Amino acid sequence: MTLRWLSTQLWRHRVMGLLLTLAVTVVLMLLATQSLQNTRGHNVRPLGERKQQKGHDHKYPPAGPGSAPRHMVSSAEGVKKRLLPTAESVNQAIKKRRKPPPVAFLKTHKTGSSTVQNLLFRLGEREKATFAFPYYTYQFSYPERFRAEFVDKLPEGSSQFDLLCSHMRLDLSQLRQVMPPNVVLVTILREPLRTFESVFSYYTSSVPAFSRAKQATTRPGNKDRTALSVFLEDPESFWDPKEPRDGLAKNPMSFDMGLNNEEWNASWPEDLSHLEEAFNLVMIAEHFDESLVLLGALLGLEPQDLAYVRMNARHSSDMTILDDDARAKLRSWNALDSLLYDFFLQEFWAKAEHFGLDRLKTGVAELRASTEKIRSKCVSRAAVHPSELEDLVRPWQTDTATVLGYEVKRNLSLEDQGFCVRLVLPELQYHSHLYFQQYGRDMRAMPADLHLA
Ligand SMILES: Nc1ncnc2c1ncn2[C@@H]1O[C@H](COP(=O)(O)OS(=O)(=O)O)[C@@H](OP(=O)(O)O)[C@H]1O
Repeated sequence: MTLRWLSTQLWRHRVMGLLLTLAVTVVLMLLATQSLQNTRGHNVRPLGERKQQKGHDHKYPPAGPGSAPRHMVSSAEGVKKRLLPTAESVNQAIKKRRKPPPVAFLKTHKTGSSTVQNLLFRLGEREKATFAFPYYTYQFSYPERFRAEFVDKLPEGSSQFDLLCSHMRLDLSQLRQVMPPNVVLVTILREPLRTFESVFSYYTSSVPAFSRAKQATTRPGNKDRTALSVFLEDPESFWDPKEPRDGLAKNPMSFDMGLNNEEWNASWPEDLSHLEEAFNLVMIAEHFDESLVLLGALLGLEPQDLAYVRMNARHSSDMTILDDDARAKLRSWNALDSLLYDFFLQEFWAKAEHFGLDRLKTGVAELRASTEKIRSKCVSRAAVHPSELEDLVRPWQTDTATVLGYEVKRNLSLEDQGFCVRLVLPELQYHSHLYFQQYGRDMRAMPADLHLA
């Protein structure tokens, strides 16, 4: 009897002990999870505080598209004051929605693509997407044609890439090797003359054909002429089809889309129709809001997810007003881009009609209303000269173009500040922040021997 009583007591103690251990373990696990989440949040160090790698100054193609901005290399005093809370905390209040499908956004040059990228960055951060980032720097070894090996490794714990939106020259089959089969493929095109004028202005010093034209302005007889007008007088004499960095100097959008940008050939229409089949949506900069509504429908987004500010806009003093002569020359030099644009413009309206023009109109009105609300909450000053901006929100500048930015309101809650800073965060800063968040280290420098000659 005593023995049985004893064994019952022992058994009871053992069960109690086990239950106690279980309870303690659960409490410890909960505490650990919470602490990990907090650490993750605080890991989002202000960009300027991150230790820069040695030789950071030289890791990007000299003043080429996507080069490191000087302000990111220098220590950023103002940045230290501006912590970025996690997107998670920013969006706590927003109820869980359907997870968007994986997206690959072909980031074409000077088409409004940074505005779209910023929106995708915010969406991806909120959804804890795994980003397909370039192995080196901010772009996939541009202007080389994209290869799967240009992508950094899949981070531990991720089973697939969810979002890719860094500059590249497209190769569809290589891209398909990287992204899941149900990827939504999107890009943006802009009216070709405006695109080329913007490309020329921005990259005058880094695209060799343009630099040669700039040098030629010092020749007698060219004194009062702009580099663009000198270039357009005889573009063939400045352009070298064998020079990869001259890719942007003729039909830049065709180049980015992986098409032959030198001249029309028999396979061009076929290549174009492959693109048409592959892309779920080709956005049009001139119909930006309509494009966003169609994008939102594809990804299952709400109007407030589509709010944006126009990124990378140049100061008006850097824009060249094109006379009829310049327009004719530009159109002829960029004839393939005109074909490309006209084709996808038509496609765009076909898609819009399929979506329903009234529905599109309503969507645009909702998008504009929510954008207006968000802009007035976040932005104290728009079109701000870079000299007046903190490092964190100053867009990358070139020596030939002044790119304007935004000042964020000061008296915001920490949560709103995190949201608003992200809304205006330029490409390179946001890229750098997300890369650090995903891999726990800074982006790699481009080794000197991989620089294009
Ligand atoms: N929403 C919207 N609608 C129309 N146009 C827009 C929009 N957002 C940006 N932009 C204009 O696009 C130009 C910058 O393009 P990108 O961001 O693609 O440039 S980059 O290649 O990433 O450097 C730049 O053009 P320019 O000012 O002519 O240089 C921006 O003003």
